[in-house]
Formats: sequence, structure tokens, C-alpha cells
Amino acid sequence: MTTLTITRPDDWHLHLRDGEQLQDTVRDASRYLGRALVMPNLVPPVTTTELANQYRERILAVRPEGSRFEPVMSLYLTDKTDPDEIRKGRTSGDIVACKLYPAGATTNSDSGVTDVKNIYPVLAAMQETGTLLLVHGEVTDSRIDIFDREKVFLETVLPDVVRDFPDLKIVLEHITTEHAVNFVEQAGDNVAATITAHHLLFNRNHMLVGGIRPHYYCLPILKRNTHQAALVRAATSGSKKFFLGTDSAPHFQHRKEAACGCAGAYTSHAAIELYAEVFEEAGALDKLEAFASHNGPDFYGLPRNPDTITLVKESWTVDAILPLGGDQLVPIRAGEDIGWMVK
Ligand SMILES: NC(=O)N[C@@H](CC(=O)O)C(=O)O
Ligand SMILES: [Zn+2]
Ligand SMILES: [Zn+2]
Repeated sequence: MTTLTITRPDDWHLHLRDGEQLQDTVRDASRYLGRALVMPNLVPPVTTTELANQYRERILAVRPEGSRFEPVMSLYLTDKTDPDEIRKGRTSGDIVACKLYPAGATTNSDSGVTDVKNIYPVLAAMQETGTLLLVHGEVTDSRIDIFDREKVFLETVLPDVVRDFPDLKIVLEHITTEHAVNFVEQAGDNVAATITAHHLLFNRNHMLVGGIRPHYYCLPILKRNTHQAALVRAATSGSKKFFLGTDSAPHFQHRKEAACGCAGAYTSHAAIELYAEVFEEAGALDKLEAFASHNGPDFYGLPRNPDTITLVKESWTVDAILPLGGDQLVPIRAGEDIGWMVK
């Protein structure tokens, strides 16, 4: 039996949602994660330390018995975010990062930032306090093709931010292109990226060949296979600039299997197992620990988890549907097998 023991992983990009959905998302997150950076795109968004603290309490309240899973909280930036709110969040100790959603770029981003220049005083406060900037890196200009939106963001928006805030720690979230890999590799040590399991496993053919498959639809959208290959190379390279962020984003089945379906893929039920498949396929299982458990906390300036988990090479079948707040969702790999299991 093949086993793999690694430092306990963290997920640096996770959507736990709220209300009745929380018990289901937190149960999956608690399976083996030490921590998760909890995304603030609730409705209404988590824009203040007070809202983040309340949200954190709601998450902790539904942790399964005995779980030590720790949510790490972030704030949602808007055109109106007050720089003092950043200082408050940092000194009160709990806010380690803020999320930049270009207005309209993705699920629940309507209150996002309309022009990055509007938040320059906020970015200055973040740089000063060591608060990380997490970026959904896509432009929203309707004239730009959806498959080019990440690339254009990297050409037209992010270079200014990197130049104007040389000490700001920036995480380019859920990268999907070779352009993003190159951008991050060429930037200084203050720039890193998260990579999802689904962008490593799939490309746009999985979503569009032989019928349109809404459960593969997420943002940034799956790209062509050459980009997928670049992501696998980056994740399995051993570079400290790339780390695990699932972007597991639950939506009800009926909201995805619809004429206008929601963006988001759910992988929390099997995330580390899916990453293990990718790393094994790439002949790089020895690099999984750095990607899943070391690079993230090192970049965030937080301690690595003190204990380990063990993965066993044993096949199991994913349920066709999973519960979500009294309704249901269709997870990635629904009804299919996965080759690794958490012991
Ligand atoms: N990734 C997605 O397609 N959706 C995310 C939002 C996001 O991370 O962009 C969601 O909240 O559903
Ligand atoms: Zn996003
Ligand atoms: Zn996300």
C-alpha cells in the first residue's frame, strides 16, 4: 500500500458561504485542513473587521466535534473601503488579507472595486501593516474576450500595483494561464499565486466537448490545455511562489444546471486527494507537501501546521450529489473514482 505523510495542509482560497450552507462547507473543510483563508464575497460582503469577526464566530460554531480547523479571515475591498478599517483589522489581529474583486468580475462581486486607483490609500495602509492583497485577476471590459481577461489584467492593471507598492504582499488567486505563471515567476518575492485542483486537472475541452458541462464552469474560466500544462509545471516545480488554494465554491445544483448557470466548482470534498492525483501524474509527489503545506504559511508569514496527515493510495467513489444547506450540489468528480484517500 502506498502512503504519503505530509505536514497538515491549509487552503488559502475557500468559499464557505453562510447560513444553512455553513455546516456542510465547514464539515468538508474540517476533514484534514489546518486553516483556510475564507473568502469574503457573501451577500452583503464582509467589508469590516466587525463583520469578519461575526462571520468567524458563525464558522467556529458549526465546526464538527473535536475539530481544530481554523478560519483565517479576509475583508472585501470596495471603492469606499476606509484605510483605517485596514489598520483596525490588523491591530485587532484577525484580518490578514483583503480581497480585490474587480466590480462584476465573478460571483457576488457587484460591490467590488471599479478602478484600482480608487483604493490606492487602502493599498498603502495594507503595505504599511503587512496585510496581504488577494486578487481576482480579470478585467471586466465587455470588449475583452472571456478567455483573455486574466492575461489583459496582467498587462494593464497588476503591473502598476506591483510598481507602486513594492512591499505589498500580493497573491494572484486561482491562476489559469501561462501568462500568470510567467508574471508571478518574474515578479519579486512579494508576489505569489494560488492554483486550484480543477485548473490543474481540467481544460476547456472538459467543459465544452461532447456537450456543455456546467459543473466545470468557474471563473477565471478553464483555458486551453497548454495553459493547464503550464499550471501543472508551476505547481509541481517546487517553487515557493505557488501554493494550494482550492477556490472550492459551492452553488446549488439547480443554479448551475440552468440557462444562465453560476460560476464555481466544488472540490472541498476531495481537494487534497485531487491534488495528489495531479502531482502523482506529474511524477512529483515529493513536491506536494511544499505546495499544500509549506509555501502558503511561509508566504503569509504564519507558522506551518505542527502535525501531519497521511494519504493512502486507495480508490473511492465520489457521491453523485452532496448536501448543501438543505438543498444539494454536484461536486467535481461526481459519481467517479478518486485514486487517493485521506487516512
Ligand atoms: N471562482 C468562481 O467561479 N466563483 C467564486 C468566486 C471567485 O472566486 O471568483 C464563487 O464565489 O462562486
Ligand atoms: Zn475569484
Ligand atoms: Zn474564489
